[in-house]
Amino acid sequence: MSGPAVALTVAGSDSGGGAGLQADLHTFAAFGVHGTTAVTAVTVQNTVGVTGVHEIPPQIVADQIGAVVEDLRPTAVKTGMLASAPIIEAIGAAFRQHGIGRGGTIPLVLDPVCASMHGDPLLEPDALDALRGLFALATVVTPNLDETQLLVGTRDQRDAARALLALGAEHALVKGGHGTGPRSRDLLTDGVTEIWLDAERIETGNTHGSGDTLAAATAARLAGGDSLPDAVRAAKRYVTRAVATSYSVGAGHGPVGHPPADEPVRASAAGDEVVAARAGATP
Ligand SMILES: Nc1ncnc2c1ncn2[C@@H]1O[C@H](COP(=O)(O)OP(=O)(O)O)[C@@H](O)[C@H]1O
Ligand SMILES: Cc1ncc(COP(=O)(O)O)c(N)n1
Repeated sequence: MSGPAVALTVAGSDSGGGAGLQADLHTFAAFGVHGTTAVTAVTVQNTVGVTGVHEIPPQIVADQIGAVVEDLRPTAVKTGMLASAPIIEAIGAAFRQHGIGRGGTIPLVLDPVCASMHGDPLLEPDALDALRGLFALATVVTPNLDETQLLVGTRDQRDAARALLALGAEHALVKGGHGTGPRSRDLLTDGVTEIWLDAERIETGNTHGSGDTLAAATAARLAGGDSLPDAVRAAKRYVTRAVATSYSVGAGHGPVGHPPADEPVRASAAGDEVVAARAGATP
């Protein structure tokens, strides 16, 4: 007996369907992974911008994480919009309790979302310290250059990676996606090895949800048992296809596409063990 690998996203809802947990669920599905959610906030959002945010009570966010982990046993977790310091603190406590992130058994992809691509805030200004505090749990933290500027005060990819690792992340993936050159170059490092992930820059304004898709694809591959570098390499190949298949909808920035993955996750060994244990069999 085996089922699909399970991944959990802890993220906000984008009513426009382009980013946030909607992009994460599309990505998990494209990889054949069963997606679960802990919703942190409901945004009032379309392709033009964000006009409202309703935060979910911190305890309800933590309870969603607990309910998912105890029953569905995700083998990777991804975070996106976390909204506020009290929500982040509740998430950190839940992660530690359930073995999510460094020191636990479930890898954590932490996308430190601070604003939407329209420049609308998705994190309260006084929550930056709380967000930095969560980095010590991250298997990988995946900021863009606007986020590195806010979080560690630099837009230099190498300097930013160094500062993120100093805050406790195991790996840093510093994205170069918002530059203007002909290539989209992201830096992945654990402080010892540097891997440059290089792809053609595709000329389009329809990149809504690209960052969520990269982080969710990484979590999907991790859920299937990939090493972190292999998961990130596969995710970068996938997000490049996602940008290539982006489309126009609405009056503003359209979303990236979510074509079926070339490198899907068929099932997870951990998932098999859980199913076997539930059935009373010896795994
Ligand atoms: N126009 C583009 N062409 C190709 N890849 C892109 C493009 N825009 C973004 N990417 C890639 O998509 C991923 C997400 O990057 P980015 O858009 O910077 O994230 P975020 O949504 O967090 O701002 C990165 O790997 C980046 O290099
Ligand atoms: C709920 C939510 N989460 C994340 C993003 C970031 O995505 P983008 O940078 O593409 O706007 C967003 N706009 N909304």
